[in-house]
Amino acid sequence: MYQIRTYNKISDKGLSRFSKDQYNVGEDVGQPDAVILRSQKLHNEPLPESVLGVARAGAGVNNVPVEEYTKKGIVVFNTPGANANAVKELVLAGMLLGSRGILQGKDYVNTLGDMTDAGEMSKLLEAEKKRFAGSELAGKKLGIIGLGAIGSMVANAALALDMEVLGFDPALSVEAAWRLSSNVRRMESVQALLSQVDYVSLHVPAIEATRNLINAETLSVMKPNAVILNFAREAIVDASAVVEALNAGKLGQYICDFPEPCLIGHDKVVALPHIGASTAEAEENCAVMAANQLMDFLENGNIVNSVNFPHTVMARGEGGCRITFTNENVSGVLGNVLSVFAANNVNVIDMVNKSRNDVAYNILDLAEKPSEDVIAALKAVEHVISLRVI
Ligand SMILES: NC(=O)c1ccc[n+]([C@@H]2O[C@H](COP(=O)([O-])OP(=O)(O)OC[C@H]3O[C@@H](n4cnc5c(N)ncnc54)[C@H](O)[C@@H]3O)[C@@H](O)[C@H]2O)c1
Ligand SMILES: O=C(O)[C@H](O)COP(=O)(O)O
Repeated sequence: MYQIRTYNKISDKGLSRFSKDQYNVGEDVGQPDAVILRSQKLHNEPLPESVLGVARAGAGVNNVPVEEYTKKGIVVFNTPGANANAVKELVLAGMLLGSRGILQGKDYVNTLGDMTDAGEMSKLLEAEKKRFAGSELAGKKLGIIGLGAIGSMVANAALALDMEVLGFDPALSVEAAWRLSSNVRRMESVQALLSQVDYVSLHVPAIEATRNLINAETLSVMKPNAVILNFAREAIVDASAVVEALNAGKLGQYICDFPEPCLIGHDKVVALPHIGASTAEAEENCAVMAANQLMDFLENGNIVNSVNFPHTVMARGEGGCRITFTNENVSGVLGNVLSVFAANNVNVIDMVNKSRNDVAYNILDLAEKPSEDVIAALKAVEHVISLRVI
């Protein structure tokens, strides 16, 4: 029986992928083989030694200590693109909130609760509505920083709204480039993009290189009425610098999914409670993808959509036993492991060996299950981090 510990609200559609006769799934599972979570921060959470894999049902993995887990041989997965449409739709809503007096108009209307005469009300509204006039998105310039799953969808949708779209992403993957309209104008720097746009939408991961990407210096090149949309992460924007720019009339609005104390109540800020991926569809997509990836990993050793391990997949063949092992990515380890098999007359039928940065991962199908002594000898090979018999 595999043990899966859950954190956060994971969609039942995903959890029901784990068959009841093979998996025990729940928040209180004691010795988990794997963990499935959303935004739960794991940095200060002691992780049981039994954990082999952690699946983030979502995109951002800044809530998982990936580097530390890599050293322990723990595979971390995410679900690329599974919630991108939900975020794209909320970004579009954010741009509309930034361009029209929707929230201000609604708040004003709600102050008229004491009025009883519909005719009087109508007259008043027609006189007051000029205070809530806005501008159209069509013809405006949108800059997008990070053109991955979400950024590319936002770009294409904005083009369909007749916006002019400028993009910056120095590490754009070939796959993302294929998804992106050729009408997106490629910018060479964040500064060059920021200096031209009416709206900027951030879609980069929270990593060291993107910490405070929006700060006093980058804000200083922006148009005074520009709108910043941050549906990526809190750490990417220096919120106090944003408030200063808003107060000084050097920035138009800040619309984000990450409220901070300094933003609350500011009339040029719309802050939502991290609901970018909170749609039934996105929650299901993420949970199903995360569950499928974990099952394939636990049952077959395959690794798909990991953020720290190489993509490694080998079809199940005739072999009587499958072994997977992780080792430090130094030369000679695989040779030493194969020598153990050779010395013990264990026939290797098929194998795959892949590496990524400091780790290498291997799947080997053997004619039959090796003895406990052979398995112990394999685990003792220098630089082998972990080994599993499936
Ligand atoms: N608000 C929400 O609920 C919500 C939901 C999903 C994702 N997110 C956040 O959005 C981020 C992006 O999600 P995604 O699915 O598009 O991820 P993704 O990996 O598909 O795309 C990220 C893109 O950012 C680019 N990038 C990395 N560093 C960069 C830099 N310094 N400058 C410019 N571009 C850079 C990458 O090359 C990649 O193309 C996630 O990491 C997560 O933090 C938030
Ligand atoms: O990175 C993500 O996928 C989002 O921030 C979604 O977070 P959530 O799963 O907690 O809604």
